[in-house]
Formats: sequence, C-alpha cells, structure tokens
Amino acid sequence: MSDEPGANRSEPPRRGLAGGRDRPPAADPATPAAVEALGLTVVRGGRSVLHDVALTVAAGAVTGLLGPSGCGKTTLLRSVVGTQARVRGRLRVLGLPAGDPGLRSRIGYVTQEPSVYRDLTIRQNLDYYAAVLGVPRRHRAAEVERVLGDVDLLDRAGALTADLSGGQLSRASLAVALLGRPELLVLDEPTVGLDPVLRRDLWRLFHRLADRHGVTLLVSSHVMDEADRCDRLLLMREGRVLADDTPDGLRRATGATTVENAFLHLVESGSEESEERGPR
Ligand SMILES: Nc1ncnc2c1ncn2[C@@H]1O[C@H](COP(=O)(O)OP(=O)(O)OP(=O)(O)O)[C@@H](O)[C@H]1O
Repeated sequence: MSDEPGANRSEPPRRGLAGGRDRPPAADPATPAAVEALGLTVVRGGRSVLHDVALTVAAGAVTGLLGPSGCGKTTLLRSVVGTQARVRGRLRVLGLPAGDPGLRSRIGYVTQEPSVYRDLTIRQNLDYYAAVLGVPRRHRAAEVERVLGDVDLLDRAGALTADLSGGQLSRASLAVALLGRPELLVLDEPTVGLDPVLRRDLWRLFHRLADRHGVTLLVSSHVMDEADRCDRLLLMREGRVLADDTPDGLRRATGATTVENAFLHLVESGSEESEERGPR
C-alpha cells in the first residue's frame, strides 16, 4: 500500500511517563517545543501503527526516540517531516502544521537508506544538493566544505560515493542534511553499523549542533545504550509512547538503574494495568 504525504493536523503533548491524553507533555516550561503531537494516529497497510501518540520535542536539545524494531519510530519521524500519509491528530513542527511547505528548508531528514547519488563524488553530491536548496553559487563551495568538516569527510570528499564504507555513506547523507543549516534535524538510526569511535564522534557532533547552534535533533535508535547520550528520551513500544523524559528523570520515576530496565519496568507496569482493566 502506498504512503503518499497526507495533511497533518496538530496540537501539543505532555511530560513524564505516558498518562492521560488531555494535554501534551511540556518538555521544559522554559524551552519552547520544536515538535508537539497530540492524539497522533497513523494507519499503514490498513493497520494502525501509531496509536494516540502525545509527545514534545524540546527545541535546541538532542532527543532520542528509542524503541524496538517495528515499534513505529520511522513512521513517527516521517509524520514529523511530512512524508507520511494518513496522519490524524495534532502535529505541529517549528510552529507550523507538519508537512507545511514553509518547513521544507527548515528540516534536515536522514532516512535509513543513503540519499546520495552513487555515481557522483561526495563533494559533487553536496554541491548538487546545495544548488537544489538554493544556496547562492558564491557561498556554495564554503557551505560544502563546512558540512564536510562537520562529518569528518574532508579527506574523502573526492571519492565516488559508490566506493564508500557504510559508515562513510551515513556521514555523507548526514552532510547533505546539514546543508543550509536546518533548525530541526530528524535522523533515522544514524549510528547503525558504525564503530564505537564513529558513534561517539557523531553524538558529539549532534550535541555541538544543539549547544552551539541551537539546532533541535530528533534521533531514532533501537539501541538502548545510546539513551544516556540524549538530553531527552521518547521511549516507544508497539506504536505508543511509553515515556517522555530525561534519562535521569526516567530512572527516578521507575526506580531503575538503566534506561533499558526503566523500559522493561514501563512495559511490565503497562501490561499489569491492562490486565486490571480487562479486555476492551
Ligand atoms: N509501507 C508500509 N506499509 C504498511 N506497513 C508498514 C509500512 N512500513 C512499515 N509498516 C509497518 O509499520 C510498523 C512500524 O514500522 P516502522 O518502520 O515505523 O518501525 P521502526 O520502529 O522504525 O522499525 P525499525 O527500527 O526496524 O526501522 C511496522 O509494523 C511495520 O511493519
């Protein structure tokens, strides 16, 4: 079944562990939210894959979207970016309804599939995408060098992308997303398959972008050990957001010592609650 972009409507989310659905979770009252969702539901292939999701993504911070494979992370990211069809509920991104044409140049999106032309070099790819984004010709070379430096690919800039390793390819896709300095970066599993040094370097880059340039990053991962690298976490399971909190807040709220155990605690307390409620 196809997934054409659909019209998204939105409203704001709620804080802490997932609970009532009457208002959205506010990440930090002092920081405006970059993304606010309430009652977000998505149907794919005739099946509901996001159920009544409420969440907030704090502006200028690194938020991790964590959960097992198939829980709906990519669907949620696609909804935020505006490429997902059949999105119902309220979803506001940088103050506009998700999918609004005014958001196109303000969001950088890196999918799980590399989004670079394999028969061009990294630099040629970046130059092409910079032109598509409307970066003026006189600034283009400097912009390309800037993003190459950000992802540490200056020494491979002349290589054909077909000849790159998986990690280099991911970084080339990330460099494309950094062109034009987007305010929101949406990254789908950007660290999969990378060695520990590259993973550490990428997380450092994410925090540098947030801390120095005020960029908001929403980064998905199915690896719970990346949780402590995030300022805030959204824990997902089976199309629902179980928690929207900081790593420390989550540990405090659940009494767990690790985010993985906090996740298990939430899953178990969720199933106890539904057993108490009985079949619906
Ligand atoms: N094109 C599609 N048509 C129908 N159902 C789909 C489609 N793409 C994904 N799904 C289903 O939607 C659900 C959520 O998928 P999604 O890709 O959002 O999960 P995910 O958490 O990103 O998984 P992963 O970590 O493996 O990438 C899954 O049950 C999946 O089978």
